[in-house]
Amino acid sequence: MKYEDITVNRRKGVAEIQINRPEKYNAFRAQTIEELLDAFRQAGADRSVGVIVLTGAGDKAFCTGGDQSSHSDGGYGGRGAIGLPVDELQSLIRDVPKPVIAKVNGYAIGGGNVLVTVCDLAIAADHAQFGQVGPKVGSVDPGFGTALLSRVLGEKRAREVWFLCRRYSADQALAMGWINAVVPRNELDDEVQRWCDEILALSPTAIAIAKRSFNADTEHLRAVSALGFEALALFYGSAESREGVAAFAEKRKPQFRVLHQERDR
Ligand SMILES: CC(C)(COP(=O)(O)OP(=O)(O)OC[C@H]1O[C@@H](n2cnc3c(N)ncnc32)[C@H](O)[C@@H]1OP(=O)(O)O)[C@@H](O)C(=O)NCCC(=O)NCCSC(=O)CCC(=O)c1ccccc1C(=O)O
Repeated sequence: MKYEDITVNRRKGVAEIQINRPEKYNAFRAQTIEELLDAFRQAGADRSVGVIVLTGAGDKAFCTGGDQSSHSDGGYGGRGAIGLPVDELQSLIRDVPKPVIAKVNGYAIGGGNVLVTVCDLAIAADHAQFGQVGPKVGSVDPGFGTALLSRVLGEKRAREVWFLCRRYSADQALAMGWINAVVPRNELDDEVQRWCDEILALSPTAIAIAKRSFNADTEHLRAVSALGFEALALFYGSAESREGVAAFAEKRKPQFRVLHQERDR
């Protein structure tokens, strides 16, 4: 597959997959997800690769979730329940039998933060910011993005993240156990390489078994996600969700409550 939205950089034992849409703050459209699926499948199957690094181009954003400019008519125009097989990508990141490190070089917002959540490890530059914005823009991740986040942060914190849609600094995220390390932005590449080198010195089979064992405890969330994305597709068709998409495009506050109340009339 020829890539337009991502790049893959292979160096000794490491496949670094980069979302290359800096003008969109590395938001993903349907094509981006298809390319990421292809790159993760290849890196996952390649025995010469011991660690996969996921990152974004530039220094503004790691990833800001679904590309709002490709979100219209109740979906994203591609495959799957909502026209964006991001649920398949989240599953694949968990399924590849090697550690996936999120190298967080800026905003990790919405579906971008969900990618951080499903990655095995996360290392952030000190200017990175984390958060979920679904309820601000008429969306939600009804699977790993909510339920797995509560395993990572604890129930109260995860509910706070989704119910208030605040942004959190890299230092706050580190204190909450959301990420593994924070470094000055000019040291991010070297720090991630150090973590890769340590992992590459260890037994790949032991690590693969450990990863699958960690996953087992939350494996049922894959079914929750599949069910949830069917519900999300119905939600995307509603006036309330469409209002969120329109308000983001028009740079105004959404009027959710009026539409929500009108639903009962
Ligand atoms: C990322 C922000 C917090 C940055 O804020 P700020 O620094 O003030 O800059 P802005 O002026 O807002 O943005 C700069 C520039 O980038 C464009 N942009 C940013 N994000 C996106 C995006 N996601 N899509 C398209 N374009 C984007 C923005 O329009 C500006 O461009 P200009 O040309 O200069 O106008 C802030 O931008 C922000 O909050 N962005 C919203 C991100 C967003 O809405 N993401 C989708 C969230 S939906 C969600 O969270 C559901 C969860 C999920 O995982 C999911 C599940 C199932 C399907 C899809 C998703 C999904 O993620 O969509």
